[in-house]
Amino acid sequence: MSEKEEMGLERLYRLVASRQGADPGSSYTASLYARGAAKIAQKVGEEAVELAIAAALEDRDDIISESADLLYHLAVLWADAGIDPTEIYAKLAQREGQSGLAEKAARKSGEEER
Ligand SMILES: N=c1c2ncn([C@@H]3O[C@H](COP(=O)(O)OP(=O)(O)OP(=O)(O)O)[C@@H](O)[C@H]3O)c2ncn1[C@@H]1O[C@H](COP(=O)(O)O)[C@@H](O)[C@H]1O
Repeated sequence: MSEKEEMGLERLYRLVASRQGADPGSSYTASLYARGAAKIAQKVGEEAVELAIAAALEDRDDIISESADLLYHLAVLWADAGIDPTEIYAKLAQREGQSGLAEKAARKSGEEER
């Protein structure tokens, strides 16, 4: 891939999904699938915490690096769970136009009614 080409989330997802069934000895991604859903979930949690620490420390380079790690492991988690990114995009599109504050207020009033 040339430096000018983009490595977007969609492309990353296709790449990691293509590693399903690959040899765990020759692909780190395949080794994650082989270790199972709980291990993949653990990695996502670890990377999220590392990103949160980088953000709290306001370390710009680390924020970028940890974000890349998190997106990679998130893409692996989606592929392992049989979820296509278009399903996430559909969820985001569904939420488009609704303010987060309005959604929170609707959720809270629903909780109070229960
Ligand atoms: N984007 C990534 C990517 N980001 C991070 N990593 C790996 O994720 C691992 C995370 O680091 P850690 O220190 O947490 O890993 P670790 O110490 O080995 O810990 P454990 O896995 O044992 O828990 C490192 O080994 C990184 O190399 C990635 N591995 C692969 N990719 C992409 O996936 C593609 C396919 O990779 P392979 O499956 O290895 O061919 C690559 O070409 C990349 O585009």
